[in-house]
Amino acid sequence: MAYTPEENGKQNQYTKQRIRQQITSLKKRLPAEEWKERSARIKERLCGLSVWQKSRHVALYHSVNQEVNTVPLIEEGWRQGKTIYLPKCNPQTRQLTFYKVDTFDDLEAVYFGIPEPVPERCTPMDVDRLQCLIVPGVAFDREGYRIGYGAGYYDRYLATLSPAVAKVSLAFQFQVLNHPFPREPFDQPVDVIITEGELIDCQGGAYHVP
Ligand SMILES: Nc1nc2c(c(=O)[nH]1)N(C=O)[C@@H](CNc1ccc(C(=O)N[C@@H](CCC(=O)O)C(=O)O)cc1)CN2
Ligand SMILES: Nc1ncnc2c1ncn2[C@@H]1O[C@H](COP(=O)(O)OP(=O)(O)OP(=O)(O)O)[C@@H](O)[C@H]1O
Repeated sequence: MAYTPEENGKQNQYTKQRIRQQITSLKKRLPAEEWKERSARIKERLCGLSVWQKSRHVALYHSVNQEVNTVPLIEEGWRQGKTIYLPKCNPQTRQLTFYKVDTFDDLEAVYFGIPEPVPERCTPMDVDRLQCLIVPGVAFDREGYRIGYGAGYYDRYLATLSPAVAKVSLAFQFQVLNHPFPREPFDQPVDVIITEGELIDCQGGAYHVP
């Protein structure tokens, strides 16, 4: 018997929720030293890629909990003279607005403890200048599909973005699963995933480095 699209959707959300929970509990078991060390390896790998080196305008996010540590990357971007943007959530519309951020003093943690730009102190991003977007996620498959916190913030944002902007995710190896996730019409894949162990090119060779 065939399932209706609605039944399929429910099944997919159930599967995603289970993967989200499994990976979240693995993340919580990562010792602080390991977290720091693995994050540093991911940062080195990203900084060695031409997509990072060539991008003058980069949108990141401020990591929380056991996400790959993005703080040293934000600092590295500033040191290299890049323009760095961070997102602010609108919980009503579940949309993201990115702002140019020059110092951690311009951030406040008002939404789920995530340091976000204070709009009054920051300039909104002109999306036409954006060259590289670093996309967070809880779990990834090898084709670049991702599972986030389930609110659809990044799926919505990615749907509006020019394909010319490089979409890069940072993940610990255990966040990448070998089986493809169930796909829903609104899911938006990233181009490349960087882990402490490998670079996963989801776009068929564009990010190959010798
Ligand atoms: N560091 C970081 N910043 C980020 C993201 C991220 O994944 N990582 N986001 C990526 O999108 C956005 C924030 N996403 C969020 C998505 C959902 C909830 C939230 O509603 N959490 C509640 C309830 C969960 C639920 O309704 O099931 C909770 O955690 O209790 C919070 C933030 C933007 N900033
Ligand atoms: N482009 C879109 N327009 C409207 N709603 C969307 C869009 N993209 C996703 N959604 C909604 O967002 C919800 C969450 O999607 P999903 O489970 O894929 O979240 P996620 O990928 O875990 O979250 P995130 O993108 O925040 O990391 C879905 O119920 C979906 O209906």
